[in-house]
Amino acid sequence: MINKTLPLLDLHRHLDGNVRASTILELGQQFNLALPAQDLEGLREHVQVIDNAPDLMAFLAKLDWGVKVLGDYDACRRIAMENVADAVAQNIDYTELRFSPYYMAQTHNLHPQGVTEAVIDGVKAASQDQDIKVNLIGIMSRTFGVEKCQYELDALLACKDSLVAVDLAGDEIGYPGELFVGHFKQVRDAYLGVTIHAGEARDAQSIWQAINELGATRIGHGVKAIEDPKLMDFLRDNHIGIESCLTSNLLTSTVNDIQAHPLKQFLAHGILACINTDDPAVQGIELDYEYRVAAPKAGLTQSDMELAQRNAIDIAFLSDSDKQALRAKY
Ligand SMILES: O=c1[nH]cnc2c1ncn2[C@@H]1O[C@H](CO)[C@@H](O)[C@H]1O
Ligand SMILES: [Zn+2]
Repeated sequence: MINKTLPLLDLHRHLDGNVRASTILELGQQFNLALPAQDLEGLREHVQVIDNAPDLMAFLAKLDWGVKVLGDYDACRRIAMENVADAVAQNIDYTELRFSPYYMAQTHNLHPQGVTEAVIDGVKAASQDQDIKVNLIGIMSRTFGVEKCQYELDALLACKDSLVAVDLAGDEIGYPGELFVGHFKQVRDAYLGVTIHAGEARDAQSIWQAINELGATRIGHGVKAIEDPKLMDFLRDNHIGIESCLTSNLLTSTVNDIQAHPLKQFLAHGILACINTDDPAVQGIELDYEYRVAAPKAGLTQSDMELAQRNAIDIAFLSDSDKQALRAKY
């Protein structure tokens, strides 16, 4: 269970993996798009992973309708605002929403910088006067290749003052981290944080690569770290955070069984691991479900979950004073 006397954080939450089905329907109508279904019940199987997907790419295909309906910048702003409202409804104190502007821009030939500006504006508008703090992480979608990622990065860097970090997501097998060394040099030169999706579809070596060559101080998923004892020690000793997403890892078949998820071992080893959602709408879950159902199934005790809640503050892309303010909130 969530300990309500501790701050609640979600550090790994894709804004473009959390578009409400009702919004997909409404935007589909607004832009006259041929959606695969005209009602919520029919749409569900097209926008939500119902049974475990055979692999990561099959899972990721379910995010597509959420961005195909983004017909203009206002639509991007709208889903950003709704994401903040969803996080507020979960009583989240601090979240880092991540998004891929090229992925969002692609279908309707929007400009990734315009998309980025719309997301920034939407998040600002929706979080004003709310008891939540939100920061943004820009994603390069590796699935589209190195050149498109540079185009995407240019848009993100143009708005760097409104971002806390850059991430690499999408097809980890087809586009390994080795292809993005130059991109992340630019990210670090811009004084932005680095978190990388690694050790999800590929092995522990991909996590070493993300740290040593891309400069990651946090790893998204990092499930395969469990296969490399030296890496386990390195993550602990160097305070590299692991953003775990339990249900996501089950639905992508990264783990075959939630009981076999390594999060409990990460925590026991002293690694700064935490509990996050990933793509709430696509997975049909929310953060409370991860604490109430998924984490206990993965063998976490109440004190493990509280440790995960505290770890999230430690690894957040926040200044020390902001972290102190968050801790002092309760
Ligand atoms: O679990 C995941 N693993 C890898 N990539 C992901 C995951 N969830 C979403 N994306 C990717 O993130 C971008 C949208 O924010 C898209 O590239 C999507 O494929
Ligand atoms: Zn993710």
